[in-house]
Amino acid sequence: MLDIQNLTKTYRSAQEQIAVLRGVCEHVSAGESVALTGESGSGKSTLLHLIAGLDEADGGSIRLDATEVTALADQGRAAIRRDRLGLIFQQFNLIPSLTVADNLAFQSRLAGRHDSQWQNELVDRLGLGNLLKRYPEQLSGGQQQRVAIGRALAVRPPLLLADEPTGNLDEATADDVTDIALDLVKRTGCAFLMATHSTRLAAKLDRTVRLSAGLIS
Ligand SMILES: Nc1ncnc2c1ncn2[C@@H]1O[C@H](COP(=O)(O)OP(=O)(O)OP(=O)(O)O)[C@@H](O)[C@H]1O
Repeated sequence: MLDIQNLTKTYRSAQEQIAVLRGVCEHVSAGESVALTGESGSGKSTLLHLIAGLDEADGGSIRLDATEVTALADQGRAAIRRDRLGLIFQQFNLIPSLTVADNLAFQSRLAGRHDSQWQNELVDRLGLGNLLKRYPEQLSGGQQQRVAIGRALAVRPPLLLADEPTGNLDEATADDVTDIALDLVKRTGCAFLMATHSTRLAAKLDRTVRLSAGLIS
């Protein structure tokens, strides 16, 4: 479902050039969960941003099923993010002015695919029933990340991308949040690509790949 071929990305400034990705190839099948590891600065976030169409590659291709993301203009990439991707970041990125209930429904409403029954199921599984009327600032980190997972999965995306999703959480909460995410990922049948520094969390996924010297091994 996700096919990456010879992907390259160099950051250029007046002082230096940083060749972060030097020909990355990877394939993630439907329903597969893959941990993306690598040292700090190895390019994990860069790769996830390119897949999500938040930045442009210099060369190579990223295909999401039949769609070549790398060939799309900004608007097309935004539509892919809205309709076919779930995104989870370390900083949760919830909308501060919206309640938990409205944060959960935000992307699925934008995509025109809001499904109240599925949202209720997510609320139950994520243990958010008592928190629906609260605002993000009234939640703990673990609770905020559970909302972010619910928001990302409410649209039933074929691919869920997560960038260090539990980096701000203590170990027990990180385990808990990852287990819930994996359970929901299995239930929806979506593919899951998660950047992490934790070998413990990586081991919970189907397989692990490592970014090193600009390549995936
Ligand atoms: N917008 C940018 N402009 C210039 N250089 C950048 C930019 N974004 C990232 N970099 C550089 O690209 C390299 C890869 O960064 P990236 O954030 O992708 O790594 P990472 O593996 O996600 O790191 P970490 O594990 O610390 O989050 C780093 O050397 C970083 O300094």
